[in-house]
Parts: sequence; structure tokens; C-alpha cells
Amino acid sequence: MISFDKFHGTGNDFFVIDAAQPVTDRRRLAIDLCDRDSGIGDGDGSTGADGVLFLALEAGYASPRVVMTLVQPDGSTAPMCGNGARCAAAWAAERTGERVVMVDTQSGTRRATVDETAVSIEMGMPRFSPEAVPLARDEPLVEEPIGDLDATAVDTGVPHAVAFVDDVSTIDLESVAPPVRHAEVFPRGANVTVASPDGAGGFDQRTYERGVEGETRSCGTGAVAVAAAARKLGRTEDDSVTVSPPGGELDVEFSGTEAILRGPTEREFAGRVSLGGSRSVEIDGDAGATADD
Ligand SMILES: N[C@@H](CCC[C@H](N)C(=O)O)C(=O)O
Repeated sequence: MISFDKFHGTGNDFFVIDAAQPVTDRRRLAIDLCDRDSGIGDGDGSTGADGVLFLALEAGYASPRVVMTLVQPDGSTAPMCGNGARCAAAWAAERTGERVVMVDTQSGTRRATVDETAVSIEMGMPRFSPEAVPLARDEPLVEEPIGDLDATAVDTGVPHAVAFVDDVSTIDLESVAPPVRHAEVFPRGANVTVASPDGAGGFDQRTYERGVEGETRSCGTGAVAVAAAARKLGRTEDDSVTVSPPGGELDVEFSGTEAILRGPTEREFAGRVSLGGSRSVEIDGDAGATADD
């Protein structure tokens, strides 16, 4: 059986699997576990997840190093995930007792710091250039109509199209996001993030994620994208910006060459799943421990 933990960061939830375990088909496993109807749940919270984090913990460094691979509910891999990387750091900190963790992602090595209330991670500097996002054109995309949204394109490890609206709660994201997510100007697609002023100097956020192909309760790279786009468009001059997705509150701080993302993480439950013909699942602490499908 394969052991797993379930974590979430402000509602963006992930199964975490130690990559030392033998999983031959990661794509198939992620599609299976993450399904919101037939995936794994503990019976108390939600079923399924926004992705599976395969984490390889490497010893022998001054700070523990964890190589993170995120496989999404559609089987694709994403080069970066802000909330996933924060959960990866919390997982590695639990295992090692260390507070500073280096998270290796396909978009670079990120330094994370774990304390009693939150995990902070250095995300690099958001980039607007067409090469970085990437865009299928030679100029940055800044507040231009794409579908029904006025979008600004920014790379925060993954591509985001950010649109500022009056009130995010009135947006029918499942309708307006897909044409932007698949627009020709984004050769690798884009996550679609809408934001509106929260009345206290920060922003409310909602994100439709590539790979999930739906809205998630939080998106860390999206929060950084909102803060960066707000600064670029003169919507804030603050170095520290609070961004609130539906699942909680994230802080984005700009310091030197880094945007630092900070917010809580939580370990929800742990268990084991068998691979093979018929799935069997054990959830720790569950009286009726085995659930066969
Ligand atoms: N939820 C993540 C972003 C995950 C990657 C995204 N779905 C993509 O494919 O680009 C976050 O917290 O940043």
C-alpha cells in the first residue's frame, strides 16, 4: 500500500506522497485520488483534491531539500504551485524538525520558512515579459480584453491572466474563465484569476486553475499574481498586500528580488491506498478503517 498525507493551504488541497514509494503511474493515481466524487476523503471534509504532491526528501544539506512534483486532477504536471510548495515545506518540517526548507520545483528552488502559525515561501519576482509568461506575441499583455475579461498576463512560476473587477463574488467564473484559459495568446494555457478591492487596501481573489479545470478555494501563485498586477497597474503601492481567496487569507510581501507568499497550512488526515484492480483505502484513526471501491 502507498502511504499518503492530506494537506491544505487556505483550502487548496493536496495528497502528499513520499516519492520514495513505488508509484509507476503517477498520472493515473492523481486522476483517481483527486476526483471530487469518487476520490479519497476521510468522511468529514471534502472528497478528492486539487492535486497530488510527490515529494522526495533529500538529506545531506544544511537545510532539508524537498523535490516537489505536482500532478493535477487532469494528470498534467505544473511547474510551480505556491500553496503546494507551502504544504511541501510543512510536510518536510514535520519529518525533520527543521524550520527552513528548500523546495525544488520545475520553476526554481524556493526557500520556505515554517513557524507556528504559517509557512512563508520566496516565490521569485513576478514577470510580465512575453517570453516569461509565455505569450504568443512580442509585447506584454496589460489590461487588454481577452474574452469577457480585461486581462494582465504575469508569470509567477505558472502563467496567470489577472483581471480586476468590481466584485469577484458576482463573476460567473466557470463561464468567463475557459475562453481566457484557452486563448491563443497563451500557448501553454493560463490560470485565470479575478480580483477586486476588499475595502481595506487588499484584494479578494478567485482563480480558475489550469489542470484542475475549475475554480479552487485558493491559489498561491494567483495571490502573488494579483499583488504584482495591482502594483503594476497602480492599484496599490504597498510592499505588503493581503489577498483573500475563498479559503482564507494570504499575504504577499515584496522585498528586494522576491515576492514572499505567507499563509497557514493544515494537515487534514493520513492513510494508505492500495494500487491495483480494486482500490482499498485505510484512513488513520478511522474506526471503519478500510473502504473498498
Ligand atoms: N494552486 C496552485 C497553482 C497550481 C498550478 C496551476 N494549476 C497550473 O497548472 O498552472 C498555487 O497555489 O499556486
